[in-house]
Amino acid sequence: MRTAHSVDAVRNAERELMARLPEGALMKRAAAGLATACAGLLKDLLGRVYGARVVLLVGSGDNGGDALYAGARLARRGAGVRVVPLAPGRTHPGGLAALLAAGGRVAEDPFEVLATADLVLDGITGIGGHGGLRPDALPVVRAARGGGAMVVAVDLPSGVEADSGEVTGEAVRADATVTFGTYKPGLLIDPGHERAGALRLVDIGLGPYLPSVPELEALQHADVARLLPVPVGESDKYRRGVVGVVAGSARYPGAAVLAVSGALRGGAGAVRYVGPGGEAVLARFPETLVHEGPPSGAGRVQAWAVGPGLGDGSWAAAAVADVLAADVPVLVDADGLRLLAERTVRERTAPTLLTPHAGEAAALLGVDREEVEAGRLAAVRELAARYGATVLLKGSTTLVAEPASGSASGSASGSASEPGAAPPVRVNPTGTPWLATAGSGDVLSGLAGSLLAAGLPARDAASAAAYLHGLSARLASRGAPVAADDVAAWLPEAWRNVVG
Ligand SMILES: NC(=O)C1=CN([C@@H]2O[C@H](COP(=O)(O)OP(=O)(O)OC[C@H]3O[C@@H](n4cnc5c(N)ncnc54)[C@H](OP(=O)(O)O)[C@@H]3O)[C@@H](O)[C@H]2O)[C@@H](O)CC1
Ligand SMILES: Nc1ncnc2c1ncn2[C@@H]1O[C@H](COP(=O)(O)OP(=O)(O)O)[C@@H](O)[C@H]1O
Ligand SMILES: [K+]
Repeated sequence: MRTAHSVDAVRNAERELMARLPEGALMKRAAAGLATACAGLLKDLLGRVYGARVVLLVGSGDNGGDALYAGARLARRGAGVRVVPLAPGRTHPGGLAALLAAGGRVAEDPFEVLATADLVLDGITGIGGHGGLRPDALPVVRAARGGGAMVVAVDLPSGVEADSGEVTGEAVRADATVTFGTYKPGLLIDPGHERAGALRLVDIGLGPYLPSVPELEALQHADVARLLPVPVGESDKYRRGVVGVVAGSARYPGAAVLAVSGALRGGAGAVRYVGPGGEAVLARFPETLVHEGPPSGAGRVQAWAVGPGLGDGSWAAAAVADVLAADVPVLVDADGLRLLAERTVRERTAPTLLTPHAGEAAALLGVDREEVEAGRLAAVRELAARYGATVLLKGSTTLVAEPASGSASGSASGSASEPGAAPPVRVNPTGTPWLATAGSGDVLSGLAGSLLAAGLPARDAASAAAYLHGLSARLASRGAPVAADDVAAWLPEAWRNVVG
């Protein structure tokens, strides 16, 4: 599992560790790891470090210090290193002295050296930077990209807010980021994540001093494999879980088919469908148990997924209310989210999982969509807290947040957090922008509903579903467009890939 910690946590850990080390030791550790990573990249690029042209963009803080000490190491290995100080007079003095002593020089003409550089190190700002790139940095940052050099961000691409991934104005777009001690949330959440390129973590010994509960966690194959349900000898379809899907309408029967297609591949033993799309569902999936009355009359169901393509007619509103009255886990998506009352969700005793995209999240929070997209972490946390529900926020970065324990009964999901505190938000590492295709969210709802019915806690069902869904899209796509139906069809392959 990858974890990310907040700037405050990093600074506290740094303080404790520094008290036990000689002055400057931590920065030198960071710089040594950075130089090793850069040397590896130069060898891949040119076959050598000797003679490589390296340019350092250096701001006024310790981020620039890291770049300078790493530059000194590369200069000692024969690289031609030039520094572009963006805050002349405030450049890290020890780092600059080390670089000059190793044979590096201050660039006379930044644009000339950037035009021919092989590698540019972005040491403008790290965890201390705020408010995006300043105007004086913009021309050199643009020249760095324009010159065709590989751009490596030190700790964090400058211009990205470390705690949230927000970008105000412009930020460095890196090919790779070498980060120290722990990942920062801004490296894992868009738009910051997208600026960071390939991520590399350098261990500087902060681990024992970081809080055991991180801000964010990103599951990997082994973590997801442990969560997925496996039928045992004594299983029958009821023990494996029955998921109820309430989706589709006369206008959107396809949503019903897609939600059921996800549900059939999520590990539940049976899928019940309730709604006006029964005929379309049966034509495609004869194994579905179709019911025409209200959901509460459909028979045994261990979890519901309600909302995709439902429309907002009176049947839809009544079906959502009926499902929310059931004492089993309920996933609410799409149109279902427009028919929700905050109080109804808060008062539920069984878990509730809401799965909005940014537009739906914005409507639930009463803010603009842009605000949610710029600050996904704050938005998903706010929604979870307000509704007392688990929330999966879809989009370029999918996040899953749980409310603080005690704020929603029934939705706790075995976390290592302190009593009362919300567990770490989960960030989904799989997926592809090709997933932004009509109906793919319907597949996700059915899939996550199925995992809920199979007995996973809401947070685990949501994060395992997002993981499989994103992986399935990648496997189905391999660089080409995919349809929602392809995503569903590749789910068994994604499942095998995870558990295999
Ligand atoms: N903590 C650790 O464990 C370790 C930390 N290490 C390293 O230290 C880094 C943190 O260093 P830091 O605290 O000096 O802050 P940093 O990111 O260099 O930037 C702050 C400076 O930039 C300025 N500034 C602010 N905003 C700006 C903007 N938009 N555009 C331009 N300038 C802006 C601001 O000054 P201002 O101009 O606002 O007065 C201030 O001087 C960290 O990321 C890692 O690389 C490692 O060496 C070892 C372990
Ligand atoms: N830019 C993107 N990058 C990666 N995944 C995306 C992107 N945009 C959307 N997605 C994913 O695609 C799916 C779209 O779901 P949704 O918005 O509900 O669409 P629909 O209602 O058409 O099914 C979600 O899983 C979402 O996370
Ligand atoms: K940086």
